[in-house]
Amino acid sequence: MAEVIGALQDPATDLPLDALDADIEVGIEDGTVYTSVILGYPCDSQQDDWARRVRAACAPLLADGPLAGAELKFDLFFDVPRTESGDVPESLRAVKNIIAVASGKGGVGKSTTAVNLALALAAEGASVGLLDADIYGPSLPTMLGTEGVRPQVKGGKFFVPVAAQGLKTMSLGYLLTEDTPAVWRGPMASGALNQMLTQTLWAEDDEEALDYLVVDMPPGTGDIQLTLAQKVTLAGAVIVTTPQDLALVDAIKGVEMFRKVSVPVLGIVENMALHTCSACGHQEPIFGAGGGEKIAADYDTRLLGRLPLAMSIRQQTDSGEPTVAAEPAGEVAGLYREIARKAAAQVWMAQGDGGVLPEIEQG
Ligand SMILES: Nc1ncnc2c1ncn2[C@@H]1O[C@H](COP(=O)(O)OP(=O)(O)OP(=O)(O)O)[C@@H](O)[C@H]1O
Repeated sequence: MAEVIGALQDPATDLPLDALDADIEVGIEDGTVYTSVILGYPCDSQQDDWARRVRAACAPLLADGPLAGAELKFDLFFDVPRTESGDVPESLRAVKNIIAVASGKGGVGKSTTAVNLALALAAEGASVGLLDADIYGPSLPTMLGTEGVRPQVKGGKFFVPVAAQGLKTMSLGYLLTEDTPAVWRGPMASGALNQMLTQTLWAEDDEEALDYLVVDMPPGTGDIQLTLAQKVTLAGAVIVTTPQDLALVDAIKGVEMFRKVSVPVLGIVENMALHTCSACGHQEPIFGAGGGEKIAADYDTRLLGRLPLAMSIRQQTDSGEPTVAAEPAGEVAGLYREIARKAAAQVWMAQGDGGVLPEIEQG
């Protein structure tokens, strides 16, 4: 039976379970077959789908032979492994995986994607933090309705992250005030960013460790981004782009920047991909079509998903309740959750690559 389950395809990676580091358990007790699968990425919403597929695949084994007539029970679990990161600041030891959300160009919806990705990972059952590292325009407080909040300080040394909509959050927006003079913003911001990275108390102990810290990176691929990518060990990066040619060229720069510093590119998110007319429902690819897919193929990565250009996404995000929180059962939230599962599955797969040492050939 484990073989039959192992041959099932994991929808987040398009690979059979046997090709992944998934645990498959099968036990028999009192005429009931207990089966379970443990994946390495959060997948709470997938329980029913997996149960249906496991039942269908195992049905022939329960119809005939030694297990004929047995009842089948199935459970889906997940256990998020940690990206090994060597020497890290004390505060980041309580974070298992850091995912950067980046864009080559400003205004493509990077922050909107980062906040919805974080909420979607949490909705799938993970414990998640969100760090707004966008020093030029920290938008997290607006998107989560936490404007004016100041983080508490613990022991004179650590910031306590601000809890918002199930996430632990930290933003320069919590530290800089409207009165911070513009000339001070640059230098203060980079100092504050460094402090936020090394002095935020994401969890009190390892038991409470965050599964993921999503970092909303500053837009662009300059020195700040490169330094940030090197300062902490990133589990991977998600690149956000719109289908416009210009944005795609910049997205390629993003992919190349992360590759240069050996950070796995988890995939591309194509934002504002299709416009749906709110009057007649007609859909049009106003910024072009198929670009994200093309980069993904040309640069050996994957398209994690495509988001429509939708008035609801803008309105919800700008009014402090992003789509995944505002309409959790809606179609767009479903897209963000699928992106979240696929990105997290890539983090899991990248760990396999790093963790297994090649065999040393005996000459
Ligand atoms: N798919 C979408 N449909 C409609 N509006 C969107 C979509 N994605 C983002 N927006 C809106 O576009 C604007 C810019 O988005 P956002 O702030 O996320 O971009 P950004 O890439 O992080 O920008 P910046 O470079 O300034 O940091 C916001 O008003 C946001 O609500």
